[in-house]
Amino acid sequence: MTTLFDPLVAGELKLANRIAMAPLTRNRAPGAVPAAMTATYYAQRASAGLLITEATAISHQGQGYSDVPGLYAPEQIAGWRRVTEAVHAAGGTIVTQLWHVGRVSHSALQPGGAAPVAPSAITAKTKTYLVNADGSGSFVPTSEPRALDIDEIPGIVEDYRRAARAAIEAGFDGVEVHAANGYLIDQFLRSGSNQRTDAYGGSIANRARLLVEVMDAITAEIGAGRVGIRISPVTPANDAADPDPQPLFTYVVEQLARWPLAYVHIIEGATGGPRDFQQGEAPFDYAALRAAYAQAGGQGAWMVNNGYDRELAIAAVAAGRADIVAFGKAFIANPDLVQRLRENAPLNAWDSRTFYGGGEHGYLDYPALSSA
Ligand SMILES: C=C(C(=O)O)c1ccccc1
Repeated sequence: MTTLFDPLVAGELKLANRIAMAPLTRNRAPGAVPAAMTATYYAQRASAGLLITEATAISHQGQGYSDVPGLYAPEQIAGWRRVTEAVHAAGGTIVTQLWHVGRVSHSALQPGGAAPVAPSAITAKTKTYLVNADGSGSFVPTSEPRALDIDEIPGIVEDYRRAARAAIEAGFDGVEVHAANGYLIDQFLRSGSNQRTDAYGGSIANRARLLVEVMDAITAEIGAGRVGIRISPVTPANDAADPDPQPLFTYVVEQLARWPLAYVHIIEGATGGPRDFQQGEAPFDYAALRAAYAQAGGQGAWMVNNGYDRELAIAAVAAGRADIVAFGKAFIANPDLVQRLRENAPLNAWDSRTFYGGGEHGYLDYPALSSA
């Protein structure tokens, strides 16, 4: 019987175990450049089967929060190379999450103070994080976006391709496409944020068009075996909404089966919230989603996330419901989470006050078992 602690080859990615570190925004990248301490942060956690970095902007336009990193300038590639070298020296495997926030942004963060872009000019009922002139951070309402002109979309697809190439140049083992949590690709998927009447709106196929074009470009650029994708069928995060997610995401995974991807990463329920959260009339059927992916020829590993503890994770892999389980907040507080799960050792509690922004406290100073 397969266990959570068994190795796995997912596409071109070699995982020492089936425990992933979920992408976690930490707002510690001034000027959108990974800080030197970030190399230590990820290297401390390199015993994970797979490290997925915090969400990383593919362009200036794709930035939505203060002090989040990018992957579209030479100094950013150099900053990330420090991270990948440290993680590989510690024996880890690491991919970066490629992110365009779409409407979840603020004009203060946009090139020339412009409006954020989105499929439609519908303001998200959500907030973003800005660092003020005095260095203090605060969550503020997102700005009203402008609808993308159809002629702008190829340029955004090119930004994804270019960022994927930059990820390989920076030494990453691969990339995860961020198609979850109400950001740009998810905004196109969901009818609550996409009311376009052109080839990128209306039908499910049209709303998934950007996702397909991005996956086509990135897999062609770096090879499908180095590409994962994250989706969140029912999350309400960042005002994401669609009244009928089952057929929508069934279509999405059927399209994802076109490429021999490394993995498909599913947020079950509301991100950081209840696992049984639903949108629409019926509970979402995750087993049916995975069956549809397999039925369509999908070969990627199936990664699950949201609210998993040791018992749930061990059971999910043993029962064949998941190939990999991603842990978020537990990895913030436990750099040696894999050892703790393996030994059923107590876990450090996390301090949410240091999740976003700040320095080494709450970032590098959580104790490992060996130092306790
Ligand atoms: C990238 C994020 C996501 O996927 O939800 C994020 C951004 C800001 C704070 C928390 C999480």
